[in-house]
Formats: sequence, structure tokens, C-alpha cells
Amino acid sequence: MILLFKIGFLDVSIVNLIDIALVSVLIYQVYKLMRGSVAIKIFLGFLSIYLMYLVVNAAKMELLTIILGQFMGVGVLAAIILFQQEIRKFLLIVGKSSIFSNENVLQELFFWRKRESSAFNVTPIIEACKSLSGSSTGALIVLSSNSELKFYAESGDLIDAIVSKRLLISIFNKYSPLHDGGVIIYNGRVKAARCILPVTERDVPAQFGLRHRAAIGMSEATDSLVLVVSEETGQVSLAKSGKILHNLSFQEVREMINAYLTGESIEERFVEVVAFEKVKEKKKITEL
Ligand SMILES: Nc1ncnc2c1ncn2[C@@H]1O[C@H](COP(=O)(O)OP(=O)(O)OP(=O)(O)O)[C@@H](O)[C@H]1O
Repeated sequence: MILLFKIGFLDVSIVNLIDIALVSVLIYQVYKLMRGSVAIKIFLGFLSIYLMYLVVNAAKMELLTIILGQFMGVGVLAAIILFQQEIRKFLLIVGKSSIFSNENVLQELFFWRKRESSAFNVTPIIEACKSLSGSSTGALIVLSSNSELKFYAESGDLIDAIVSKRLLISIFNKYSPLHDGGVIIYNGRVKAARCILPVTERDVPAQFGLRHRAAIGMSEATDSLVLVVSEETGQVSLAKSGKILHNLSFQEVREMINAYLTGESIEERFVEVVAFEKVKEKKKITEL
């Protein structure tokens, strides 16, 4: 039995309402995904043409319907080409939030193996950060709690060594052949160095250079927590899910990494990159 409501002259069923609610959620999610990027303008352009098509179709304006219909026909293909980055990101988010995103869960399901904790002693990382920050040596460290991030690890040089302060300092030393790019750490081991990470396409404040953009991009594309030591200022930042926490104390970095590795939800403690400039402006005003 399908429940029917009468809104004005329209008959609306429960299924229609659920359908409308789901489409609204989907459009909002697409908007959130594209917010701040150039793609949002293209998306809004497409949406306007589609709405126009619906109106002219309903008004039975045949010529315009044919022209816009032709456009909408190739629109799907054009959208796939134009939005390939966003579609990739969307699928990554879906994959990330699904049960199968966690390699440990897969092992548990199929091999009946006991789930291992991804937490490890983070002191070597903190100590290395202190030293790198003190010597204004840039660093980009990706911490992953549930995946080896093989795809990104393979873009660099595979290492697979136990994390140590000396190892991290040697990698990021300006004269080391491994210093360029990011390091990936999983399960207490440095999996790879010199990795090429995806750079965010969103507008970020001018003070964030390529290293910070890569940290934000990597945190958008994966479930990782990304640590940046600025070469310019020695300041330490963390990026998670496209958001950032800037100029942290070492104690804060330690707490945040531990919380992440033990599976706590830490996203809400991070600041939207778009909001970051506003936060900075506010700080300036209060300083004056
Ligand atoms: N896509 C990328 N993947 C990995 N590492 C990258 C990427 N892009 C840049 N980097 C690293 O960042 C370095 C350049 O950093 P840049 O000075 O532009 O960044 P920044 O955010 O201003 O940081 P800093 O405050 O340290 O200057 C490169 O030498 C490289 O090691």
C-alpha cells in the first residue's frame, strides 16, 4: 500500500518524498565535495541548463526542448570527463566510509584474523618533528591507521622500516635524495618516502604552499592524518579530511596522532581551510 498526500493539485506518495529527500542530500553532498573548487561553477552551469530544460519541456517549447535535450544527451558524457577528479573523490569517500575500506576488517571477515590495533609509540615522530621544526627543515608525513596506502607508497621509494627519529631526520635532511615528497607511515613502520601526494584543488589561503596543499589533498583523498613541518616557519600542522589545524604544539600533535591511531573521531576538531583565513583575520583584529 502506498500512502498518498495531496499538496495543492499534486498527489505525492511517501516514496516520492523519500526520493526528493535523497536527491536533496545527494545534491548537498555534491556541493560540499566541490565547494571552493572551479568545478562548482561548472556544476551550477549544468544544473541551470537542466532546470531550464525541464521548464521548456513542461511549457512544450519544442525547438528549445530539442536543442537543450541534445545538450543534456551528451551532458552525461561531458560531465564524466569534466568532473573526473570529483567523481574519483566521491567514489573514494564512498569506499572510505564503507566497511570494506578497512583492511583489518577484510582480514577479520575473510580470514577470521583478530583485528590488530594500529596504535604504536609515536614518540619517535614527535621527537623527529621537534628536531625538523628547530632546524626549519620541511617535512610531509602521512599517517595511516587502516591501510598501507599502496597506491601512493608505490609512487615513491618503498622502505618498510621501523619508525625512528633518526630515520625521519635522515629522510627529510635537505641533502638526502629521499627528502622530496611525502613519507607514509603505517603500523609503526615507514612504508615509503619520496611519495607524490594528490594536491587539493580547492582555493586555499596564499600562505599555504605546495607542501600544505599536498597534505590537504591527501587528507581529502584518503582516511589518513597528514603532518606538515613548514620549511619557512618551522610550524607544525595537521590535515584531516580536507581540514587543517595550524601551528600546533608538540603536545597537541602527540594527542591528535594518538587519538587518530586509536580510532577516535577527530575531524570535528579541525578547521575548514576556507574558514582559516577568517580565523586568521579575527586573530589580527583582536591583536590590534
Ligand atoms: N604533490 C606533492 N606530493 C608530495 N610532496 C610534495 C608535493 N608537492 C610539494 N611537495 C613537497 O613540498 C615541497 C615544496 O613545498 P613549498 O615550499 O611549496 O610548500 P609550503 O606549503 O610553502 O611549505 P613550507 O612552509 O615548508 O615552505 C617540495 O619540495 C616537496 O617536497
